[in-house]
Amino acid sequence: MINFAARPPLLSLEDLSVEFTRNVGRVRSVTAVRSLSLELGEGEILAVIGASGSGKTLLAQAILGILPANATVTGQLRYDREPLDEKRLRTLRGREISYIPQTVSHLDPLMTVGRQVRIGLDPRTAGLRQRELFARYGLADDVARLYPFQLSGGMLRRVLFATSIRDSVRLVVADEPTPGLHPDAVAEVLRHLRELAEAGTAVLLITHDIFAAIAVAQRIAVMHQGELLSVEDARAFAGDGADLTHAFARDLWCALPQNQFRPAGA
Ligand SMILES: Nc1ncnc2c1ncn2[C@@H]1O[C@H](COP(=O)(O)OP(=O)(O)OP(=O)(O)O)[C@@H](O)[C@H]1O
Ligand code: NI
Repeated sequence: MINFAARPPLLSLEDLSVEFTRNVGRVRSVTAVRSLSLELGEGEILAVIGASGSGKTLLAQAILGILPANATVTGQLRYDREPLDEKRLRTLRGREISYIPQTVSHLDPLMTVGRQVRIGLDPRTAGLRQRELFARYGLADDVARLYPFQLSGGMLRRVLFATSIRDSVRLVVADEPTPGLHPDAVAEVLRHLRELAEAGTAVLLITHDIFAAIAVAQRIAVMHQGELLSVEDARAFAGDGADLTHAFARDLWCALPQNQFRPAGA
């Protein structure tokens, strides 16, 4: 059992807010993520759950420094004990800090998937590394010559992993890596995340799928309308949810079809 509290967190967010300025006749600003604080340790999987529009992807983009141009971020981000600023992010992104994006549209439709996986690898060993990554993520060698449209949804997810994960990775932010996947493919994605964590990587898993979250995460952060309501022990999502600390988390849990849509406390 790893004692997460004994070490300083790899990533810490304090009072993080994301605001959008919209010009609709008059300039109006909308706070899409409000005053969020969170810590993530090495080897830990923390899931972030919440309804569509609750700010999950913005949280991911704020960590990666890839927010839309009309967004303003405030608050403190620290990575490996140092402030995480734009300059540091430029060197860390794609090497120590990886993003597995929400949509496979991040892949280039006009480039073979093998070439896409080789981007950013040392040219001298890129071919070998690409084949190793393909083997690791269960892709046959000859898939390298195919284009994204020739692959199934599950295979595209594997390619996204292969393009995102490098040996140097210490923090992975995975945004909805399992939507629309066959249950076997979901289990496979979760297994890959667990393997990364077991090797010491910190994993932030954004998902709608509460059961996927429970299956791999130690802690589960619950977001609602831009706010982080609570961070729950994953084991508290069980039975009638009596161990969940926030009423909203209990309502969310009890309202699941698998829990007979019970109102909390009934
Ligand atoms: N480019 C943008 N300009 C203005 N507002 C935005 C922009 N992107 C996001 N927002 C606002 O921020 C809110 C949160 O968006 P976000 O994409 O983080 O939600 P999410 O929790 O990831 O949802 P989903 O589960 O559907 O992916 C949205 O409801 C929207 O109001
Ligand atoms: Ni999202």
